[in-house]
Amino acid sequence: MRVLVADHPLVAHKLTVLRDKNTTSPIFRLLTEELVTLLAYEATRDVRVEPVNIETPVTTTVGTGLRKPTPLVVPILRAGLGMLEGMTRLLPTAEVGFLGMERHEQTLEAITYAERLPDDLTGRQVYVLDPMLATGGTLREAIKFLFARGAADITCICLLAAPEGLQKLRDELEGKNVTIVLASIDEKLDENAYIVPGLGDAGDRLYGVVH
Ligand SMILES: O=P(O)(O)OC[C@H]1O[C@H](OP(=O)(O)OP(=O)(O)O)[C@H](O)[C@@H]1O
Ligand SMILES: O=c1cc[nH]c(=O)[nH]1
Ligand SMILES: [Mg+2]
Repeated sequence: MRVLVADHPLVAHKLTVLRDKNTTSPIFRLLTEELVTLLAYEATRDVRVEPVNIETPVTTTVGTGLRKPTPLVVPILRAGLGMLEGMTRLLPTAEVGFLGMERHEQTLEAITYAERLPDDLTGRQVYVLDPMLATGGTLREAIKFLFARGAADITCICLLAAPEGLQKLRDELEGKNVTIVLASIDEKLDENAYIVPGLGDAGDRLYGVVH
């Protein structure tokens, strides 16, 4: 497993505004998309390509095309949905599959309540979107699910991670072809397993409070 933290002043600046508790939902949604597009630039560095022959108005030349099978983007609902537009802006031909997952408030167990993904992911590059990697339980279950469908090359784009959750994933995914791309590794988890300093509940800040 590899971890990449984007090192760019615009990422740091947009993330700072996102963290601010006074930032409203519409701005939060906009900034989430912008941040994902910046992270997606890093995350797609190893997207599979092949040479293609094209004609320019002047001559013929060999360019670069995306290789089949088409990459699959998987937002983890709810909060990951806020990252989808930002990702498909950069990779418009990608297909999209969905995982609905909820972290139980008390047990912190990741519960999968919805799934709409291709049956066979053999040979597909998969890009998982979830803004928060806290205990790592949600991402671990999502990755397990994708491996079970045959995926072998998974890149997760998150905004924030807690060191505790990252370490858990590192231990479990050693030697696996999994990359985590992040805007920041924060300080720690608090007693409710929220990321500190964090940005609060990403799903609630994007879409409103459910409980
Ligand atoms: O690393 P973990 O400890 O598993 O926590 C992270 C998960 O918690 C949040 O989802 P939440 O359960 O709040 O669902 P939501 O996106 O619908 O708000 C977040 O979007 C991650 O999916
Ligand atoms: O800090 C956190 C932890 C889990 N889920 C969130 O949305 N935020
Ligand atoms: Mg939530």
